[in-house]
This record gives sequence, C-alpha cells and structure tokens, in this order.
Amino acid sequence: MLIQKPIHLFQKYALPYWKSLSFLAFFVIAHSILSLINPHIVKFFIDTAVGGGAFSKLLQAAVLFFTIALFTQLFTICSTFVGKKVSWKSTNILRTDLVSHCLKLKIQDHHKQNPGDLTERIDGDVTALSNFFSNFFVTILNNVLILLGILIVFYVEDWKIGVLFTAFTFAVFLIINKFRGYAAPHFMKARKIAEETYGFTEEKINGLISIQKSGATAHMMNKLNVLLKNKLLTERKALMTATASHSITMLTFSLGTVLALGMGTYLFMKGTITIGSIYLIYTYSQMLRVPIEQISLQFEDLQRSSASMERIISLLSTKTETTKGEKSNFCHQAPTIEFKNITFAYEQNQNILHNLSFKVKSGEVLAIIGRTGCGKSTIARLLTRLFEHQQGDIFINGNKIQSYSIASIRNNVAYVTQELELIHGTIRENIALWDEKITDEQIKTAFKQLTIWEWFERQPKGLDTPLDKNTLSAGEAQLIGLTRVFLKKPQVIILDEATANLDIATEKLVMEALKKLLNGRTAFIIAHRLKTLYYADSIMMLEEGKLLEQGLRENLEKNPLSHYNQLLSKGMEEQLA
Ligand SMILES: Nc1ncnc2c1ncn2[C@@H]1O[C@H](COP(=O)(O)OP(=O)(O)OP(=O)(O)O)[C@@H](O)[C@H]1O
Repeated sequence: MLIQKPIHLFQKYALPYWKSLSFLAFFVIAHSILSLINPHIVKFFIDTAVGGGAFSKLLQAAVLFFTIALFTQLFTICSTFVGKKVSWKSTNILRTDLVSHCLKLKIQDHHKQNPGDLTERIDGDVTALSNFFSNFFVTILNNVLILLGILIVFYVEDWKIGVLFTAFTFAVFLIINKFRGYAAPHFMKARKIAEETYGFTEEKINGLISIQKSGATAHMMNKLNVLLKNKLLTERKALMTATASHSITMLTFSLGTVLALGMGTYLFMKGTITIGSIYLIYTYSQMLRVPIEQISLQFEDLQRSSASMERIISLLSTKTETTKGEKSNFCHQAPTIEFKNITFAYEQNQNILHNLSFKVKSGEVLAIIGRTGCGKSTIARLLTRLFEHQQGDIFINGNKIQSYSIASIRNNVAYVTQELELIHGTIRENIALWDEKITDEQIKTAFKQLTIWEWFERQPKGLDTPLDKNTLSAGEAQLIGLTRVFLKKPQVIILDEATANLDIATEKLVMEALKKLLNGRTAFIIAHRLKTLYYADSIMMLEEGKLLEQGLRENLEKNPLSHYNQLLSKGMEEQLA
C-alpha cells in the first residue's frame, strides 16, 4: 500500500466516520454558539437591574442563563464522547493495519529496525495522529466561527471597538506563532534524548545478566548518569523557553483586557454604551483568547503530527514480501525440492550461497553438514521464504517457490530451530497455536512420545498453565518446539540443530519418535552431531556456501574417498566444531 499524501490518511481512516464527525461538528459548534449567548444575558441582567427593571425579567434572565449553561455542559460531554470515539476507532484501524503490515514485512526489513522503534510508530506516532483525525477540521471551523462571532459583536457594539480588536487579533496571532517556534526545536531535542535514554535502559535491562557477569555495572551507571544529566538540561531549557513564550502570550492578552476596559469606559463616559456593554466587551475580550490559542495549537499539532505521519507513511510504504504467489494448495504429498543455481547474499556483494544446486526427492531425508557459517541455516531460511534468493530458482514439485502463497509455505514447511519462539499464553495455546483441530488428547500423546510427559505432569494447571520461557530448560524448550511440528504434520520438515540441547539418551528417544514423523515427508536435518545423521537418507556437505559433496548416506559412508567418510573416521564433531 503506498500512501503519498498525509491527507490520504485522513480520507482513509477518519472520513469513513463522517456521521460521527458531523455529530461532533454539531455538538462543538452548538456549544460555542451557546457560550457566545450567555454574556448577552448577563448584559441584559446588569442593564435591567441598573435601570430598576422588573424582578420577573431578572428571574427569567437567570433561568435562561442557567438553561444555556446546562446545555453548554451537555454539549461538552457529547463532543468529548464522540471525539474520543472517532479518534480511537480511526487510529485503532490504522494501528491494526500497521501491525498486519509489519507481520508481512520481509525479515531483512525487520532486522533494520529495533522492536522499540516499531512500537513507537504503531503506538506513539498513531496516538499523535488521533487529534488530527478527530478534532483538527472541527476545531478549526468552530474556532474560526467563534472568532468571527466575537468580532461581529464588537462591531455591533461600536465599530471603533471592532477595528481595535480586529487589529489586536492579528497582532496576537503573529506574536504567538513567533514565540511558539522558539520552544519546538528544544522539545524535539529533549524527545530525542529521552528516546536515547529509554533505548539505553531497555538494552541494558535485557543484557542485565551479561553486565553483572562482566562487572560492567559501574561503567553502565556512569553512562546512564551522563544521559540523565543531558536529559535534565535539555528538558529544562525546553520548558523554560515554553514558559517564557507562554508568559509573553499571557501579557499580550492582559493588554487586550486593558484595551477592552479602557475603551469600554471611554465609550460609557461618552454615553455611547451601557454599563452592561462594558461587561459584554470585557467578557468577549477574555473569550477571544480561546479561539486564538486553539487555532494556533491545532496548526502546531498538525506540524508535530506531520513528522508522525511521515514515519507512518514510510512504514506503510515499505514493500512487503515481494511475490505473494497464488497457489494456496501446497502439495498433498511430500514434494520434491530443488535448488537450482542459487546465489544469495544478506548484504550486497557478500554472497553466502554461491551458485548452489541440489535436489531432494519426495519423502527423502537430507542431512546438511558443514562448518559453522557455511550457509546451512540460510538454505532453510530461503526455503521458508524468510529471505528471498537473488539468483537461481527454488522448485517445489517442479513449481517455482514464488508461485505458492506465503501462507501455504509457512503452513506446510515446518522450520524448527534451536531457539523457541514462545507466545504469551498457556501451554495449549503455545503448542496448538490456536489450531482448533488439535485436541488435548493429541497434545498429551505427543508429549508422551517426545518424552516430556514428566515435565508436563509437574505443571499445576495442565494444558491451561501459562508457559514461561524462563522456567524451561533449553532441552524442554526444544521438545515443545518439536511437539508443535509433531502435531501439525507438515509435508516438509526442517530440523536445524533442533535436538542439540538434549542429552544423548533423550535425543535418541526423540529421534526415534521423529523418525516416524519424518517417514513419508521431505525433510532436512541440519546437525553437527554424527548420531543425528543416521536418520538421513542422504548427506549434503557444504563449504563456504558451495556444494562440496552430495550422495546417499550409505554410499558416502562406504566410499573411503568421500569427505563424509573422512569426517566419520576423524570424528565429525571435532572436524565440524
Ligand atoms: N541476517 C543476517 N544478516 C547478515 N548476515 C547473516 C545473517 N544471517 C546469517 N548471516 C551470515 O551468513 C553466513 C551463513 O550463516 P548460516 O546461519 O546460514 O550458517 P550455518 O552454516 O547455519 O552456521 P551454524 O552451523 O553456526 O548454524 C554466516 O557468515 C553469517 O554470519
């Protein structure tokens, strides 16, 4: 999705709520008109009382005053309710769009941004837009109307007052906008330093154990102190500048009060206006402040939120996974998989895989071996389309990998690594991942087959126990990862050091259980341990991203000239370590 102009954001997310926006406009404008009426009633009250008017008239004026005040408050409540409704509904849809967009981003793009940055965009930047979505146009319209209303009343009372306050209004706008500009860069700087401080704290809290172990606590505290001192100085400067600007604005408005009272008294002395009119002019001169400030504030807010808009638009414009693919039906049986002349680099011009070609037959289990960093896991990442290869083709059952939808690939190619990604939820949710077809009984049977039944029996609430990664041993975490695959039964399975954290006896039992699962499926085993390879039909050996050797395991074992045979005789674990 490419949104070129910020106004498109308003059209896309706020305009669908045009009915609520119309109600909001009605409540806000009705509120303003009513608040403009009340000073007239007070003027009438004063003039009637001074002129010795009837008590019943004064009573009627008081009742009318109260009724209008009541409705004014009622409209305030209604406008707050509708305004919040529009701003939350529209921004929540934007938030949802951003989250769903982020979930589709290529892993490369995820790696470019830290999670804090994305959270700031999805929450901070979107929240900054809520006022623009719900209030900007309504508030501007409303305050322009109030401003015009007040000036018209001034002209009606006396044209000289009208001219004076028209000039005053222009002058105040100029002064406010001039001084407001001074504080903005200081606040920007303060926000940047705040972000730095939060980023530093988050990073260090995450790496708490390493910091304690390395004895770097004092060094970290010194660095934090420097950051906090910097934050204090910048924020103080920003606040002082803002306070100074505010004081100048307040002084200007005080000048307006002096003008109103002076001019009112002068005209009263001349007998042109009544004492009630002095009250009216004074009150309206005070009321002038709100629309002037509101209009300036709205434009200032628009300026501030335009930075947020830019960031949101740039995130939404980041291309998601390149080719989406049409085929949602993967294969009903284990597919053949072929890599043909694949070249791949994470960073430009630093090829990790070089013109790599190999084929895995339907139902074959291929073990990939090679030294650390030779590109074994990279093959898995390309096959699950976490990354896109730059040259060559990957075929699944003779069809290019790009022709399959991402969802069908992720549902049918299971990639189990050493690292277990846990979600915040119960054991059941973590295993079934909301697949309702997976029953509790199936989960429990899988636990027994995968030898984690004892661990499961210790869980106080059974499958409803919340799963906490910190309470799992590395081996238990791997077994939970394997249980997911065991229940999902995908057509392609990639085990990337998936049993590396298990003791040898447990690994043997787990591999026996996995052997049944791998039967009839196309599978890849990436491993450093020799024993794990006995479950493979064939072996592929890589060296610096190039194919060194591929063949049936039994043949390679028997061939004294094969690299695999030499590895076995010299001790593979030592050779590949
Ligand atoms: N996201 C990434 N960005 C840049 N380079 C990467 C990235 N992931 C891996 N690499 C680099 O690519 C090379 C191959 O990595 P890969 O994870 O495929 O190796 P491997 O053979 O699986 O290693 P191991 O046996 O240690 O798991 C390594 O040099 C690694 O540093």
